[in-house]
Amino acid sequence: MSIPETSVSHLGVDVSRPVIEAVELRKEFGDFVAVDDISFAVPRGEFFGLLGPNGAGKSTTMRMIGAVSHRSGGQLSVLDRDPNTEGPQIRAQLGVVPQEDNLDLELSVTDNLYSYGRFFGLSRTELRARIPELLEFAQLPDRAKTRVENLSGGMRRRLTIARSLINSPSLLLLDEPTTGLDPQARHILWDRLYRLKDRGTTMVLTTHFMDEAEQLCDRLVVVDQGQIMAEGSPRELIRSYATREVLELRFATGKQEQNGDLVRSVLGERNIRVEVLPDRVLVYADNAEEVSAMLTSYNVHARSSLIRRCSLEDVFLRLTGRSLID
Ligand SMILES: Nc1ncnc2c1ncn2[C@@H]1O[C@H](COP(=O)(O)OP(=O)(O)OP(=O)(O)O)[C@@H](O)[C@H]1O
Repeated sequence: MSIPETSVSHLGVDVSRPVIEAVELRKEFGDFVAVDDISFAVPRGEFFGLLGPNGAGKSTTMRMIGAVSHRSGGQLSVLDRDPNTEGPQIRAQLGVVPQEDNLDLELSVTDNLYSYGRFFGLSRTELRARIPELLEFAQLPDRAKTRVENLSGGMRRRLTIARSLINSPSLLLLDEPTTGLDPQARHILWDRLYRLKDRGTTMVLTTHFMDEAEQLCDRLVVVDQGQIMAEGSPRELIRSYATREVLELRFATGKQEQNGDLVRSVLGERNIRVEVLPDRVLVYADNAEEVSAMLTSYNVHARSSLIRRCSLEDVFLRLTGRSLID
């Protein structure tokens, strides 16, 4: 006789249930619809992304998940609870990394962690054990006594993330965590997020950086104007909405449109997609080298050209006709 698989953990939590489930989730501000009936589910342990340009409705969705803003319509379940009626219970189990750091600048690194922990009801003894771990995680042990106002932007972000972990949250919400950081600080932060992922932390990230979404997210939704345009893993999305490669051609300033038409006339019959942007022309093909040679044989010469692998930026362009960062 086989033993039936159980989905109930030793804590009595049904681990097969999604951590977040949104069905036709909606948010209106007066007549304006910021989130327009979106549906998605986030299983336990997933790193889930909301990718979209400014104003797409990402933060508004996060605020509803974080139980700080009531939905106007649809259904939303977070950690098996309803954020509209069980906000305090949900917030007690959440870690939140807001878009803007809201650390206490005048307090030291340790005191920021300490006061936040006390706010969550942790005892002094618990905090004495927990804070060194969090300092280690944030790579800030040697800054423990430094006032936050003297930390760099990257250090502050790492502290904000460490602080969000003080209550050992079941779900971590990260709203544009790397905006404003330099590339090196971003990579350090990504490394910290990979570590959390390895530990099985369920995370939701909003970002308008496609490379960030591509690097970090197991699965994501592309959002634009309050709606979901596509859903899948970064690889699935690229496979569905883009080609393997893209040929980027830069013509003389102000001549992209004219040359784009020329490129289209050469490639039109071959069912090859051509996008004309203000500063370059993009040609989508599985073998970009071959297309490049063909254009040369038709006397189409760009000032510069490069071949690169398709990214989520190309997916977004295909879905909306616009660049992700306008
Ligand atoms: N409290 C509010 N009152 C009125 N309109 C709002 C409010 N909050 C957000 N909006 C509008 O809702 C839309 C979605 O905003 P939201 O902040 O969710 O976008 P976002 O995708 O997070 O963009 P960003 O990357 O700029 O944060 C925007 O047009 C914004 O102006």
